[in-house]
Amino acid sequence: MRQTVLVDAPARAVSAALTERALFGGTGVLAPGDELPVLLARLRVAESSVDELRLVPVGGWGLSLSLRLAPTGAGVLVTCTASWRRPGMAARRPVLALLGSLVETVRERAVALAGADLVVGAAIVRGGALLAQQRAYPAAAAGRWELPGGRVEPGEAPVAALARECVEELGVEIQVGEPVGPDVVVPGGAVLRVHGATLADPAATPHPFDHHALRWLTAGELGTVDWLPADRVLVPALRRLLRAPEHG
Ligand SMILES: Nc1nc2c([nH]c(=O)n2[C@H]2C[C@H](O)[C@@H](COP(=O)(O)OP(=O)(O)OP(=O)(O)O)O2)c(=O)[nH]1
Repeated sequence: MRQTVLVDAPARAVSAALTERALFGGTGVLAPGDELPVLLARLRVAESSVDELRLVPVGGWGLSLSLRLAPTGAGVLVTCTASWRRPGMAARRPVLALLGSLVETVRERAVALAGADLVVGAAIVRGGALLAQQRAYPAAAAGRWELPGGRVEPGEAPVAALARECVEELGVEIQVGEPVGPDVVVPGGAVLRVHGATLADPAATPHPFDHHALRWLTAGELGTVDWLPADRVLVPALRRLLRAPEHG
């Protein structure tokens, strides 16, 4: 059983709306019917990527949902598919309504996120390790880890903002590459977009001018630090970046 909607927003904004479901757990959608909201609260995220979110059941109903997006010339097609194991589950109508509300919330969020402020982050890779920095403030985030970067100023190009932030925060010049992983919503409603990057001078030493500490993390160490929530969502994509052949 499936529902689709065509969303008039850039693919990365739709992807951010999809990822937001993963970030905040469950689906965040209240569907008509008594049982389904409860059921949904018990779904956990199996996999999240730029173009697909899969939710798998933990209860006995066996209901699984997947949200998938496909860019077309006229917008991004979002398809939500449901399947379930429990024989004779008499819930076709509520499930259909649920799928309808899911694709509709993704559409609404994608349109909103298309206009959100942008925070850029740098996934700086050297010798098979990623540079992470430990926040010093505010209290709620102090001690947690993030990527170098910051807010894009009005009128500033995102790549230029990232290069500026790395000079301010680390005292190094970087070369900015392609985006890594999906855009992720951060507290306050801005969207974090991470780009792969390298040090312009590989022998340069970054300094934590604005942070508690810096660490170069190998692929195996990526899961071991206390990342900010948005960055944790990106760990699988960062691990793939570190394991890509060109970064050996
Ligand atoms: N730079 C950066 N910010 C992140 C990451 N993950 C994450 O949730 N954020 C959040 C923290 C903040 O709410 C927002 C960006 O804040 P920021 O403090 O770095 O940006 P800024 O330099 O413009 O802000 P400020 O220090 O002037 O207050 O994005 C990340 O990996 N890097």
